[in-house]
Amino acid sequence: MKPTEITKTEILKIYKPIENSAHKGTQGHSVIIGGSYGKMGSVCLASKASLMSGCGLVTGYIPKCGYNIMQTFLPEAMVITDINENTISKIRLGITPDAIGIGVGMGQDRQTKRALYQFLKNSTSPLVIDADALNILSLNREWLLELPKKTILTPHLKELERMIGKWESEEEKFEKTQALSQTLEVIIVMKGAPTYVFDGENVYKNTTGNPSLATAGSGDVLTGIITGLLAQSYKPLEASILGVYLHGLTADIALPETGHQAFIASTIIEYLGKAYLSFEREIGQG
Ligand SMILES: NC(=O)C1=CN([C@@H]2O[C@H](COP(=O)(O)OP(=O)(O)OC[C@H]3O[C@@H](n4cnc5c(N)ncnc54)[C@H](O)[C@@H]3O)[C@@H](O)[C@H]2O)[C@@H](O)CC1
Ligand SMILES: Nc1ncnc2c1ncn2[C@@H]1O[C@H](COP(=O)(O)OP(=O)(O)O)[C@@H](O)[C@H]1O
Ligand SMILES: [Mg+2]
Repeated sequence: MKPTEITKTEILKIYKPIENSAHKGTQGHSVIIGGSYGKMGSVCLASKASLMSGCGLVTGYIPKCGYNIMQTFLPEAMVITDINENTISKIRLGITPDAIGIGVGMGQDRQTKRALYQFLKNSTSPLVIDADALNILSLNREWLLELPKKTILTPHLKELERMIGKWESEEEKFEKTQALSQTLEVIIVMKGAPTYVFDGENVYKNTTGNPSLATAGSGDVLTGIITGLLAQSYKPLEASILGVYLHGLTADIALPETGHQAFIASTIIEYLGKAYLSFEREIGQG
């Protein structure tokens, strides 16, 4: 299983420049579901990243305690609150968005677990599953069977271990991850240095990124970017590949300007524009 490298040439085949006739309704609506008391930052970061990936509309679904926080941090986003104060207890969206990212900062409360199960049974939108949603699925492995085909899972290595168990070698880690993506017919974004994308058939290795990304919320931002791309009608594999490439590219562009240490998750979002502009320059040079 030799990974295919995710290079700029491949990315430019996937990337779709914005059309002149675009309006917010054509640019996709993404929903980020997550957050809990003390972890609202994760949903704020993911939602802002989704907007700045180019998504036309973004809604956060969060517990009540996050309402003022999110509306203040990100006035461009809409907010729907759960009936519960500090954690999510029932997911009632009342809308059908183009993509949903679920799990960041969500916690593993008993009610939240039940809400996730009901949500997975009923949801029809393309999905990105991260963080606590992955951890809950690892504790209830039969729920994995509820995942719609082509759902994107974005575990870091600890979350991956919770899903597939410990591995003895790199080879075993890759085999088990490949097997899971094949059995469930899902895409697995195995986050790390570097990040690999599994689609059940092939494995893709990201070529961007550096240790600046080893900072809190960096994965939450990736979830927002991939969900945003999915909502903009990139196919799940394309959204995953383009998402990890863009995410890493922000760090590569920023590094000479910010240094490693002062680069934080918000910096990824800040540099998304420059990352996209680098694609436009390549296209311009034809
Ligand atoms: N500002 C916020 O609100 C933030 C909220 N967050 C949320 O906090 C919750 C907990 O997430 P965490 O990821 O911290 O907790 P986890 O317990 O899932 O992961 C932390 C553990 O995994 C290990 N780990 C992480 N990446 C690894 C790698 N590549 N290789 C080996 N070990 C690795 C760490 O060393 C640590 O032991 C999630 O819901 C997450 O979304 C975090 O994203 C941090 C920021
Ligand atoms: N040394 C590194 N080199 C490249 N990418 C890294 C490095 N460390 C972390 N990352 C990236 O940062 C992100 C971290 O995600 P995650 O652990 O979920 O963060 P959080 O949960 O805090 O948001 C992943 O996309 C991972 O690939
Ligand atoms: Mg994470």
